[in-house]
Amino acid sequence: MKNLFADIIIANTNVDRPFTYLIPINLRDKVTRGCPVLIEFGKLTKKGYIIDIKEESDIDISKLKYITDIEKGGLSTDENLLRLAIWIKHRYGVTFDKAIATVMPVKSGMKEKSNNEIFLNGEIEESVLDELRRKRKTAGIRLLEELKKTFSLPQSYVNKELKVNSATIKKMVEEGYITVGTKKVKSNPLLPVLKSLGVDKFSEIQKPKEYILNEEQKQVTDIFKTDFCTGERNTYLLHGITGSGKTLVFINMIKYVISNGLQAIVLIPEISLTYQTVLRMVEYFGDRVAIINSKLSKNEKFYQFDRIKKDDADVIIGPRSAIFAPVKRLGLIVIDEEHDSAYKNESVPTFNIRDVAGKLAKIAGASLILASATPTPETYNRAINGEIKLLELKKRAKNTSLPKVSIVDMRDELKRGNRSIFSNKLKTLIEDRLRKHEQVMLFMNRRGYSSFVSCRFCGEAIKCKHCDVTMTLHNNNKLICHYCGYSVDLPKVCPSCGSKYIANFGTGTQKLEVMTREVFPNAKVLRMDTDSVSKKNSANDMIRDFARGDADILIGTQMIVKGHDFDNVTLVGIMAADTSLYVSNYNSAQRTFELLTQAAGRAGRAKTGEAVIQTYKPENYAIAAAAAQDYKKYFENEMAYRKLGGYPPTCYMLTVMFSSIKEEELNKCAIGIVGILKSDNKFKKSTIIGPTDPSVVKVKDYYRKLVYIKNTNYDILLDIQKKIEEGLNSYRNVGAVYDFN
Ligand SMILES: Nc1ncnc2c1ncn2[C@@H]1O[C@H](COP(=O)(O)OP(=O)(O)OP(=O)(O)O)[C@@H](O)[C@H]1O
Ligand SMILES: [Zn+2]
Repeated sequence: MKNLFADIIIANTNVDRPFTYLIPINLRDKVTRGCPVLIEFGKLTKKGYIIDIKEESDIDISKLKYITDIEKGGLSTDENLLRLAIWIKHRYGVTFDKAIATVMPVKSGMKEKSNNEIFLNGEIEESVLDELRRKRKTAGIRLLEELKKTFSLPQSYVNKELKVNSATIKKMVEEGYITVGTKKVKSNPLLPVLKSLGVDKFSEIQKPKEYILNEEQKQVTDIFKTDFCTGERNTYLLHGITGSGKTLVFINMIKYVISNGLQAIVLIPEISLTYQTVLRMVEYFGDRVAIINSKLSKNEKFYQFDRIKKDDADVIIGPRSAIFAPVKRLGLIVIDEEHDSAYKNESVPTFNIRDVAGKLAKIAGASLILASATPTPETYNRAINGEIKLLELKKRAKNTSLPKVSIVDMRDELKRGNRSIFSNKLKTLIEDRLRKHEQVMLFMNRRGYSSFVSCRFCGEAIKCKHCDVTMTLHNNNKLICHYCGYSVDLPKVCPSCGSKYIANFGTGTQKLEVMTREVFPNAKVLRMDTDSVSKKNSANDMIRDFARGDADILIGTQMIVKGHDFDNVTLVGIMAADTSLYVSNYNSAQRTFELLTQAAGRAGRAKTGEAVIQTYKPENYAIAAAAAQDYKKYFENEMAYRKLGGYPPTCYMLTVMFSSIKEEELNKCAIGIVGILKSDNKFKKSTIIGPTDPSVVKVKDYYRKLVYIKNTNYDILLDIQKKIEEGLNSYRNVGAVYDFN
């Protein structure tokens, strides 16, 4: 019999390359690519992953060892994902283990606890429920009421979500209400997920309106289809103004891909904030949708992944990590709201999912669609250069035009004696909308009550004990650190000098809410920010309530600007447009343009609308371009700024954040390592900036230093990362986090 060889990547080592092993006869039928195996490596037994199986090898057979065994209970990685992991390892300079863990967000061993299902034993009369109510059997009632709607429910769901314990279930079985069985009658697999989005029954999901694509929409869809049917797989930027119907366009593209026997992954920034998009997917694709939701329990997540593995879904929708779903016939990846910062993975490896998705599309032979009204300059630049295909939608879908946007210079308001948070213009317009029973959204990019509290006597602001930032006042009279969550009661006297003249400055969403209620006492006001939506489902509850017209004014942080489609909103007020400009990051103008354009874009989607931008910096290019709703103008300015400063996309940039509890050692280390880099001839052509202080020096008791390294050659940055890692060996108390842009 001929020999069979396997190329294996060894986990838990620093060796990058694969090693060849012989496959023993007893394992021949069992091993596959991506399969975890045990091998002898040096004198140790190690775990590895098979990345290739072949019939020939150039290596002398006498030097090769046999694979010891297949690792029991290990989860094998899909071949595409394995290749993606290898790429992630190299691209972001992480260990292979880390890369594998990244592409396998659902671990083994989380099998659904026996697939027990609870069934209702026939109709439940109201009188039975009344009887239970009299006996105060609340858990039992909860269960029966749910079962009345769906007939059967997974036991895991009943235990976890309905909080009905096994003792109660046992009793109810004995009393003849329910039966526990296996999942013979399949309950709808999406129900638990939909419930978390506030939809109780599958029948509540409406059939989609059969829209006819308008001319523009048809044109771009046709370009995609033609490419796809001729076997061309591309990356596309779907750049459409707010409200141009991008969702409908990519739904049609997905339909086409499915009709070709393939599957699609749709990434959205955050499920609870984009539940309208999720529901639209379910409207169109029914139970062939799998939803990955970060709020799902591990079992529910495993269940969704299992469905995908069993080929029970054509469309997979979810946040970032849904890209790693075990899809077998991937034809299309869509990244909706491509610009959203939620696509950045902030922990190691710190990638943007856009880049990872781009690689996966190549590996799997799929197309990639990046959709946005405000694409990142990086992506738009690639479209301009012809690297990716540009598909444009320039008109709003419902025959309205973009909202009229006006800028109010708040310095002028002050000069005219208006000290209110509302400019005269905005106030008049809000009154007008309230009269007409139309809805208003007020966007403010800061939560809490006041941005900081300081002493009028000594001038000191109250700072967090653990972080080098001022604490934010919340309306429960607590000071909260937005970096670490540390909170204290508002002191009565200044902690620095003891004077009692402490006062709060600046405005957050909570104060805005109070003031809005004062100025418009008859309006129904709703506030949406991380403080008000901490409850499990309240974000989508609020969005739904507002869409139904339950409130006149919706106040909120960036949460309220994400792609929402409210027909009755005809006015958007942007309260302190400049807040995001003061963040010291080369992205701050981009972020500002994005937020303002997206916020303004919520107005007038179905009837004529208007937006007012209140600012102290009307001349800033991001603010001016957002007011003019002129992406190209913004892009030109942004690129000029990036070229001037030497920022991406004109080069690659590695940001290294050193951190340590010990300030002195941190300084010594950062200076020392920068010295090593600067004296190395190999890195001569790199721009090295720092070490400098980040805008917040201390977070959670850790001091931090930043070093920026720029180069037009990405590989050099990887070499530099290796060099830094070597250098760090001499400093026991310092760690580093790398961010490649
Ligand atoms: N061809 C069409 N005919 C009628 N209505 C349409 C059509 N296409 C889209 N719509 C409707 O237009 C509205 C806006 O669409 P959608 O939310 O997809 O816009 P968008 O491009 O994603 O905007 P944003 O970037 O602001 O999120 C939706 O209510 C949608 O149902
Ligand atoms: Zn803090």
